[in-house]
Formats: sequence, structure tokens, C-alpha cells
Amino acid sequence: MSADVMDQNTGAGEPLAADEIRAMRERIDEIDQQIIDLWQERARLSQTVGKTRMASGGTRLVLSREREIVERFREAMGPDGAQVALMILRAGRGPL
Ligand SMILES: C=C(O[C@@H]1C=C(C(=O)O)C=C[C@H]1O)C(=O)O
Repeated sequence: MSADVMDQNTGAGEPLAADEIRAMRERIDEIDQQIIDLWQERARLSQTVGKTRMASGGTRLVLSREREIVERFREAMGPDGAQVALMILRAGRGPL
């Protein structure tokens, strides 16, 4: 168990519940780190695609592709998914 998770307040009323919460928090922290790493990797790839396309005389963006991505997230996660997709896209190509 990481020192961070051991030191944090669990908010639980019983020691057994506190142990369960700490174990789940350990996995939550791993998942959050994966999300951060994947987010940053995706943003770098998106920037490289944009540069490659512009260097070839193409456009910076392809909005039809962006619409498909937003729709995929909306179908999987509902309206919040669409908002997540918009933030992911902005992380790569910057604001519209
Ligand atoms: C990365 C690309 O370039 C831009 C960024 C996109 C993205 O981050 O997914 C999608 C479409 C383009 O506007 C691409 O065309 O695939």
C-alpha cells in the first residue's frame, strides 16, 4: 500500500471498512495515472498528426473525424461523454 493512501482520511466508521476503502483507493490511483498517461500520449499523437497533415499541404483539422469521436463518446457515456471527448480533442489540437 502506498504511503499516500495509508496517510489519507478514509471517512469510514470502522477499521475493516477503512481497509477496504484503502485497497480500492490504491487501484483508483493506478487508474487515474493510466488516464493521465493515455491523455498525454493521445495529445502528443494528435499534435503530430496535425503537423504531418499541414506539412503535406492539408488542413489543421478534420471536423468530420472529430464529430465521429464525439459521437462515439456520447454513445458510450451519454452527454458527459460528449463533454469529455471535447476536452480530449482540445488537449490535442488546442481551442477551436
Ligand atoms: C489527430 C487528427 O487531427 C485532428 C485531431 C483529432 C483528434 O485529436 O482525434 C481529430 C481530427 C483532427 O481535427 C486526425 O485527423 O486524426
